[in-house]
Amino acid sequence: MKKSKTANPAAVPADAKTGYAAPQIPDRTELAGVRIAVLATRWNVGIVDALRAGARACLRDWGVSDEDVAEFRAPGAYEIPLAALHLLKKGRYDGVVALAAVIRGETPHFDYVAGECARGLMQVQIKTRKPVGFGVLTVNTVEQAWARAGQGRDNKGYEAAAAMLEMICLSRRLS
Ligand SMILES: Nc1c(NC[C@H](O)[C@H](O)[C@H](O)CO)[nH]c(=O)[nH]c1=O
Ligand SMILES: CC(=O)[C@@H](O)COP(=O)(O)O
Repeated sequence: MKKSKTANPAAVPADAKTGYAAPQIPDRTELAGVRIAVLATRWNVGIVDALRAGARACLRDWGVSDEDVAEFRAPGAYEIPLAALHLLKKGRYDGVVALAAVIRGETPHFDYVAGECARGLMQVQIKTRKPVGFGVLTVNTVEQAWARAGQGRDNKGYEAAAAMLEMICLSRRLS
């Protein structure tokens, strides 16, 4: 049977609910020397720190040594794009994992904060050509947030870090 040309086929069956098939973790040489910034915020900080734990677990699973990971804080999700741009623009880091928890309140403020955070991070990626893992929860309730910040690979911080690392491997393969 002809070998598939699609590189890095899904390593695990797709998640029944999301259809997400986590990538195969590459061998350690693919990420040799990579330097990662983990950027977290101060709103809903207990949830954000659970996302941070998930992101760090993913970086370890993919073989990124702790000495190649730096942690930073921004006030809130609205400030993350500018912070990510500062981290990436001088080439000090190969990628950023952006972590926040935006929880809807009584007013339309949620829409502006969440929307501009997402839009701003996409602009940072395109401008810098460096990946930013989108570990920003945009939820209606605290319960929804905790359901996405638990142990294991369902943690959105873990997922964001994995996506960012996969993009580093892909861009290295394509350059
Ligand atoms: N309500 C949430 C915010 N709001 C704060 C903004 O992100 C920003 O820091 C403020 O408007 C000052 O510029 N941020 C979150 O990350 N999560 C929230 O639920
Ligand atoms: C996402 C927010 O900014 C939100 O938590 C603010 O709450 P409110 O809309 O009640 O002011």
